[in-house]
Amino acid sequence: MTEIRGLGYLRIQSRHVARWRELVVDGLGMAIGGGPDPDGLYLRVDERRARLTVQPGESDRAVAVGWEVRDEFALRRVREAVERAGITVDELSAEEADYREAEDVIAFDDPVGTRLEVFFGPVLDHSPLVTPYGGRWVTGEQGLGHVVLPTAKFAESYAFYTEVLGFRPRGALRLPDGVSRVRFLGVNRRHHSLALCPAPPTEQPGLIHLMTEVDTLDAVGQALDRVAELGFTISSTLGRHTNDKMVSFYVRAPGGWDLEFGTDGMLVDETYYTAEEITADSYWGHDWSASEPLEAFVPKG
Ligand SMILES: Cc1ccc(O)c(O)c1CC[C@@H]1C(=O)CC[C@]2(C)C(=O)CC[C@@H]12
Ligand SMILES: [Fe+2]
Repeated sequence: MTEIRGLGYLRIQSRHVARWRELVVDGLGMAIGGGPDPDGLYLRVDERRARLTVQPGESDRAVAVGWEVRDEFALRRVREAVERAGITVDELSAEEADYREAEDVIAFDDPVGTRLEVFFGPVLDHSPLVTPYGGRWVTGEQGLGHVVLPTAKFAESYAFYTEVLGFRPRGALRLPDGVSRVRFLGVNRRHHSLALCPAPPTEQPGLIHLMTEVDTLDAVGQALDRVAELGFTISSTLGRHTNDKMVSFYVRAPGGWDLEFGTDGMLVDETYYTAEEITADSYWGHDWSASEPLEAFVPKG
């Protein structure tokens, strides 16, 4: 049983904060939220102060993936499990937790050095959520969405997320080499909150994509029109995935990773679920042929 209830937040840094704002506010239609750094970009899609934070930095990379647990007791059990696995856990100070808009936060590195934060008690913003184009995100018990992380140590990463953090397998997709697999992992009724993708060792950006979900196909289509009009590269055309049934497109973000934007994702019922292997990523669409490879697949050096 996992203690983790969902993807809580993602914090990144970028050399191109202004362009990020065009992508996520003017393009995808997220609302500007609040936060401590006047130069930071805080994106709100629900009652949380900031689900996505973009802080200015010298390079483009993931700073932390935030995973939410129910309460302080669950947080303690996660800390003990991670420590038992021989991994150093940092207990963040009250100031550091305030900065993250949570009551208490612990932090540690996953096997490839991706910084994970586990928190409880997110601080809410009860002011009306006014998104620029009226988009409504699907979050709540399903969390913010999902992240796909690259890993050059697939077996270690998979063992860590499943056996230490308790993510549950939600199926796989074999890659063209016929041997390695993308593995999907869930913690709630969202089909996957995390996917692990075999990739060469790279330090940055440490992300393949972040998926967020809205409640209508029209909101997806209108966002697709707007990001194209704003000059962003559509990494993958609209399509419907075979596993989570999501209709989505992918847009290239500054820093060389993608934002997936979708709707109509299925809900998993754990009572009956079994992990399956899909043999196509999509029923239709999702043509990646017009885009450059992601930075995560370009070996460093
Ligand atoms: C197949 C699939 C199902 C559900 C998703 O949310 C989802 O993002 C995907 C696509 C993941 C996709 C993949 O599995 C093969 C390697 C791909 C094409 C990439 O290079 C980025 C997205 C990756
Ligand atoms: Fe995805």
